[in-house]
Amino acid sequence: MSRAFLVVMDSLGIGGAPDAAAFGDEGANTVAHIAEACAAGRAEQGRSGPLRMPVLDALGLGAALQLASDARVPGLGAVPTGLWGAATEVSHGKDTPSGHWELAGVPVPWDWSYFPETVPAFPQDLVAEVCRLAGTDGILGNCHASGTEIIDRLGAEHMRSGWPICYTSADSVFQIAAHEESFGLDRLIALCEGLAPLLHARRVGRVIARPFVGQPGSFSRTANRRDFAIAPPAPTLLDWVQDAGRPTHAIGKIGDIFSHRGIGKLHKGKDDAALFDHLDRLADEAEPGSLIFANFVEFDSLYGHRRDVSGYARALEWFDARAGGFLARLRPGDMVLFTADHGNDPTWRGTEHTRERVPVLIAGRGAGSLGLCAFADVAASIATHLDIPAQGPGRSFL
Ligand SMILES: O=P(O)(O)O[C@H]1O[C@H](CO)[C@@H](O)[C@H]1O
Ligand SMILES: [Mn+2]
Ligand SMILES: [Mn+2]
Repeated sequence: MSRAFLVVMDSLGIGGAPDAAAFGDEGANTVAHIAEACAAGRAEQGRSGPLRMPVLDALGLGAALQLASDARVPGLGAVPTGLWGAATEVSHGKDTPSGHWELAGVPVPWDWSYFPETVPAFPQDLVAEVCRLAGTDGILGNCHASGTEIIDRLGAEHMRSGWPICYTSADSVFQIAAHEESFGLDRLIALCEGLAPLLHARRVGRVIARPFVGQPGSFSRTANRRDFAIAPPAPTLLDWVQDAGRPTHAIGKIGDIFSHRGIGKLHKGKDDAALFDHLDRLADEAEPGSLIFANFVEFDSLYGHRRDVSGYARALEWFDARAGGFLARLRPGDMVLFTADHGNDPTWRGTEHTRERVPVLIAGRGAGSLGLCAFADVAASIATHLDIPAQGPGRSFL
């Protein structure tokens, strides 16, 4: 029985979203701008020269980029040997859950709530509830911020006062940073879990625990981040597969993103390298007929939000090399689909995601162009490959 591997390279946009201007992102293009910076010698930290991604480019990355946004960049543009296309999102958010749910066949039918870019950003009753659950007399932050910047700025005060650092972003999120030792990791997780129902009822998509360690001047975030997300509004690809009696495997953040719905086995790891080890192992071990759904978050969290072009390019070249090893492990009948959930152009202003189209690159189903497609078509196509019923608006391109 066929197996399907759905691999999300978090934030690997290829520009060209028709509604980019509505997000202030007209012209943003994650892959094209990284490749251009590499070719111009502006991404030389820990790597050098034009962007090298021969494996994904052979599947159709350069071709998809050109289709999505008319961008031609040095180093990409081989004649594709895979099935390739560019997908457009219809959900109103450019966040991770919206992107993943829609790839899994369920566009988001509601508008998320966002917090205003004022200080304070949070309503008084929410602050009071945080204080009640945390047992503190106040909170720190109460604003929009970058997660690394705010712990540098407020971490010492947090350790002195014991007050949690609460912040948000352009996403529909309520994030709490706290020191793993002085505040306590379990206490932080319990606080976020306790707040989640109130925030979900207000259509805030996620409450996120952002634990950190270290001393003033050298704080660093740990891998113990936890996301408490609203459940998807309808059964997703993961549920369709399970309902058909088939196994599902989730690698990395997929469990949290889907609020643990439709997740058979969950495989987590301390970094993307550990997650890729799981992917390789599952190429060897996953059951016939199963779905393996992976998210590689570091493109986004370590390099996109941090506007680190060299780092993003390094991560892409590392991933591409590992993709070659992974593809060599597959069995006849396996299908692999590489895609992304939104953009995060590291050359763009600010520190947030960018509204972009994403590549759809498929190995194991022959060669050819599937043209411009919808995010939800990914789920419909995987259902076709697995020979199970699909739901929702997606149309299979197989
Ligand atoms: O700056 P940090 O804390 O990494 O925040 C980023 O991570 C959040 C969740 O993915 C997003 O809302 C984005 O702002
Ligand atoms: Mn994402
Ligand atoms: Mn992100």
